[in-house]
Amino acid sequence: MKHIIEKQKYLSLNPTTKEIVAEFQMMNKEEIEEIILATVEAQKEWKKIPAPSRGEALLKIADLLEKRADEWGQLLTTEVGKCIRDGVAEVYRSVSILRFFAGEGYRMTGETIPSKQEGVLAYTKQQPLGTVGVITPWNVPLAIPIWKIAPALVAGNSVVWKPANQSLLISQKLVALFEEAGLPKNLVAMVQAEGPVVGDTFAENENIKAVSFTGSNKTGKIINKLLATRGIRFQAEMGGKNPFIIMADADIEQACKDIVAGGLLDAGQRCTATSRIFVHTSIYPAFREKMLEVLETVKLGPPTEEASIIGPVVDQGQYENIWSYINQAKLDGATLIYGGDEPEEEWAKNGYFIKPKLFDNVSQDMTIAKEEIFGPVLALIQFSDFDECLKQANAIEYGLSSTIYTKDISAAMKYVDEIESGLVHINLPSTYSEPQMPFGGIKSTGIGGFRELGTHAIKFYTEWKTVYVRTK
Ligand SMILES: NC(=O)C1=CN([C@@H]2O[C@H](COP(=O)(O)OP(=O)(O)OC[C@H]3O[C@@H](n4cnc5c(N)ncnc54)[C@H](OP(=O)(O)O)[C@@H]3O)[C@@H](O)[C@H]2O)C=CC1
Ligand SMILES: O=C(O)CCC(=O)C(=O)O
Repeated sequence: MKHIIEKQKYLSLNPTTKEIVAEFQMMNKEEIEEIILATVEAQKEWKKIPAPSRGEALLKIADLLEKRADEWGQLLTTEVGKCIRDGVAEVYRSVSILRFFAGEGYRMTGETIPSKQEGVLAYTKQQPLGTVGVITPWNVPLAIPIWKIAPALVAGNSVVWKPANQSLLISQKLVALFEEAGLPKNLVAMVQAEGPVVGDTFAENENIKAVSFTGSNKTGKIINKLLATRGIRFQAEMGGKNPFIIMADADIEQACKDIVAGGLLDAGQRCTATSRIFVHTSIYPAFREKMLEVLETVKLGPPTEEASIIGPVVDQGQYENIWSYINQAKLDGATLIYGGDEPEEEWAKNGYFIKPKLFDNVSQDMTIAKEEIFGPVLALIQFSDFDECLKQANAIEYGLSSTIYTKDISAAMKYVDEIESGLVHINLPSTYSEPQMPFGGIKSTGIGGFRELGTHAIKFYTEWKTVYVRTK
């Protein structure tokens, strides 16, 4: 007998005001299964369209998004509290991602390999998997779904998409935009349902051929285990605890600015966010002074205002979670040297605002040095020996992003070789990434080993065929 859960309503709230932005009726398992069937049907025609033409459909979506970048930016501000400049930047980033993947339609190549037999043609080709599941978080609610869905589509698949509940309105509008751009109905279908209901359905339903997920480590591991029973492909990006190393010869001012860019934009709610800052003892006093000075310029405020650099965190759950880490850090003996007071202005009364926090005297065994906080919280750790610093930077289960600030090319190259992370930055913020470059982590961040973005992304969504043809 099929498992049916009671229908529930989900209210999407504006994190700045707690006003209701939209109301959604959650789907049950049977409804999700119906959507999967409709999506399977849509793929049958889509896969016949040549890949370059499938890519052209993505260009139309890109054009529509670009034309309405401000409107979309405001939507991101309203539903997930992104500061308007970051919201609009995410729209333009999504446009670039779509254009990159549109071009991939022309690059869905195989190989022609010389046969040893006369009269035999030997070649390989890529084919779509069929229908795939995509599960996305709320923190990058436009760009992450697009960087999963675009390669899936250009490769000839259809998509059942489970967005985070906190960003359902954005997601619903994105699906509508796909249709406006001319994509067939149900080629990308959204399911609005509780995560575990979708996870179970994807795991059981044989029409789902692969699942791409971004979110917490805990949830990713649950889904990985569920999917393992059918042995289907799983692509995962499951968080980070990203180190930022400042060597004795570093440009301190640039490092401080990039700590803000990488650690505090989007209120630190990025898997690539700078979190643990290792500073060489010899420059520690100078760094500390500059960091405090730079933090004074970081304006916390309503995300609708152009001047705001940090807005609210996404919801009550996230707010409480971040505060539990801040309180734990104090209990563990770390010293709060910036952010001890919260905003008292009228705009802050209803929103989930947290002033950025800088902790000093953090040691590796403290919770804030080990667990992903996903908030505007930075931890300072001093080091005097580079090898020891690398050892500490690597002593966590995550391996997504990392950064070093130095002018010493040998130190930088040693760092590239030894740091355990999928994304490595030298004198750039930990969040820096471009669509044509692969994105993803190692260790428990990147179970499965499949990369997103770049030309690697398509590989997750295709099957290879090896073809032998008698030609004479
Ligand atoms: N790596 C990253 O980029 C992200 C990391 N996180 C981390 O996770 C913490 C908690 O955030 P949260 O949003 O709860 O993260 P989750 O990992 O729980 O949620 C991410 C997505 O997975 C869905 N989901 C949840 N449970 C299941 C399941 N059993 N099967 C299938 N899908 C599921 C969620 O849906 P639903 O909305 O229904 O719960 C959402 O769409 C954050 O504080 C942060 O540390 C969060 C987001 C992104
Ligand atoms: O925006 C990025 O590049 C990082 C994506 C991210 O924050 C995430 O996966 O949660």
